[in-house]
Amino acid sequence: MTAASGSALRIGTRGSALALAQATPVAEKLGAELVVIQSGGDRDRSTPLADFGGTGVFVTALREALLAGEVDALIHSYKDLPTAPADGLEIAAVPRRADARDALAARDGLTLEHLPQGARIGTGSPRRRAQLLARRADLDVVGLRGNIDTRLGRVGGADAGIDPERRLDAIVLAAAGLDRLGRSAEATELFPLDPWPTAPAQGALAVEARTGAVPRALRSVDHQPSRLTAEAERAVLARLEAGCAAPLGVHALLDDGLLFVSARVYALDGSAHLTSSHAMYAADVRDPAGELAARVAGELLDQGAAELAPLGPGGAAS
Ligand SMILES: NCc1[nH]cc(CCC(=O)O)c1CC(=O)O
Repeated sequence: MTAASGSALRIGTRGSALALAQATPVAEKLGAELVVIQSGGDRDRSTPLADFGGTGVFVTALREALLAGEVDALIHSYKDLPTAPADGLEIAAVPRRADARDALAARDGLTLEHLPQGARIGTGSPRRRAQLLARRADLDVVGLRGNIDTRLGRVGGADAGIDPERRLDAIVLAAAGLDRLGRSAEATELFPLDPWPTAPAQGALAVEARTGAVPRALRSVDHQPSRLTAEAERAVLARLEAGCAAPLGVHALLDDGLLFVSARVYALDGSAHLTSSHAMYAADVRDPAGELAARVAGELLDQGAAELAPLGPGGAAS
């Protein structure tokens, strides 16, 4: 760890297994030291996440450590960051994005189509709940939180030895989370993004630093296409003035210079949805992500998205 300057970069992260799994490769590439920052949200497991005002509580503790100079940068799951910019801080790098798709982890290798009538499926996300019900109105979708290992531990058949009250036929979660924890083999189906868009910036990381004190080394972990697509997706969320609990899926794609953004807003019970998609050459405009997001969000609102679904902040994370 002896950098030429004498001291390694210090990078702050939450201490969950997922947070450590995603921060470690970035820190290794930078030769940086990982500093685990405890937050109220990590300490107090008994309080529902919604009572903290979404995931903001985790972010606040990390940002305080960064602003206090205890660390030089932070690594966040980008989808867990509020869209409002933080005073004095900036997103200094977005590493190459992982899989943005949602995965089904079902008992006995089952896919969504083959789950029995009335199957119990766990998710804490209003978007995922609406998407499940849109496919299969017969499903019994139940709330779910806790870390990925806890969630997977609830999936099994009647003979799996799981408390019947807790037992689920399947759960839906981010493929990126499964991959990072080395548990991708437990995915029994991966939902293609076109019919099943996911949370803005799902699968992407954000490296945050103090404005005016961005370590130069962070440039080496920045991946422009990942930044552009994650920013475009988050810009749709911001334009809709939506919170992390909004039943909204967004998918952006950069293909040969063409930036494509598609967003879908769902009725909470999955009975209806609205979609808008636009594309433009990224080189043609100053802010292609913002420009496309404005078009997509404007079109959704014109179609009645705010009447179809509760878009405002609050509630569980997706
Ligand atoms: N909502 C919590 C959350 N925040 C980030 C991930 C992991 C995947 C990612 O980096 O987007 C997850 C788990 C999940 O949604 O299943």
